[in-house]
Amino acid sequence: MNQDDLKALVGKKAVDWISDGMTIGLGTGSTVRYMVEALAEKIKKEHLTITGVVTSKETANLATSLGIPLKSVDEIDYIDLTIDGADEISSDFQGIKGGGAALLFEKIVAKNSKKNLWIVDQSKLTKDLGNFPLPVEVIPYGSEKIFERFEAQNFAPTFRTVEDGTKVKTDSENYIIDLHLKKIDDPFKLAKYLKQQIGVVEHGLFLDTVNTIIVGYPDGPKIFEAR
Ligand SMILES: O=C[C@H](O)[C@H](O)[C@H](O)COP(=O)(O)O
Repeated sequence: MNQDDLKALVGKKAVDWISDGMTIGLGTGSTVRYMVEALAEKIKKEHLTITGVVTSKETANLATSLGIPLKSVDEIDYIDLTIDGADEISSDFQGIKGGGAALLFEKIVAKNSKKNLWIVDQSKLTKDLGNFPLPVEVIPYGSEKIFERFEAQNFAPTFRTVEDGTKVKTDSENYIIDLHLKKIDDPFKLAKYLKQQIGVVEHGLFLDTVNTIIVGYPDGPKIFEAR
């Protein structure tokens, strides 16, 4: 089984958590894609009434193309369950997200959800966070100044760019600065520092957020309850 097979495995498994009448937060990324496709099939097969709340334009386009009814987070009281991917999950169930630049809407949706379920292949599990570059979403105005501040902190920042060197723009028209930290000793301290920087919109540390994790292994999916 390759990594993509493992993503498909957990994506399909995740829809077992969805039942009739639920409002579901739909995350972003290559693993979530499998879940959204499986959800569309389940809705048709079991004649379910489901409302989706998306976390990116990418997922909105996919869900719409598959006929899943959508509402904005502002139109609903709460989200029953959000299913999302992750870039890194530490042994104490903290996470890094935003590899697909969707961290801001993902965090808003996660914070308005009663329960958060993450679906990952086994490669995403790690002892400590930080090997995966930590994404920080910043407004374009003043972003060079924030970049310099991150350099001075030895955060090894890089602006995320596309192939031609243009800076990536998020769905909210912001930039992403990736911090190449290797190991984050105190994620809570770092999260606090980042939130205090003027011009930082959000960062990819998702702390004390996830409740349940489905991990794809070659011998099948395994479920971990975080809290
Ligand atoms: O911004 C993107 C999200 O945080 C994704 O959920 C995360 O990057 C994992 O994506 P994938 O399932 O494609 O590895």
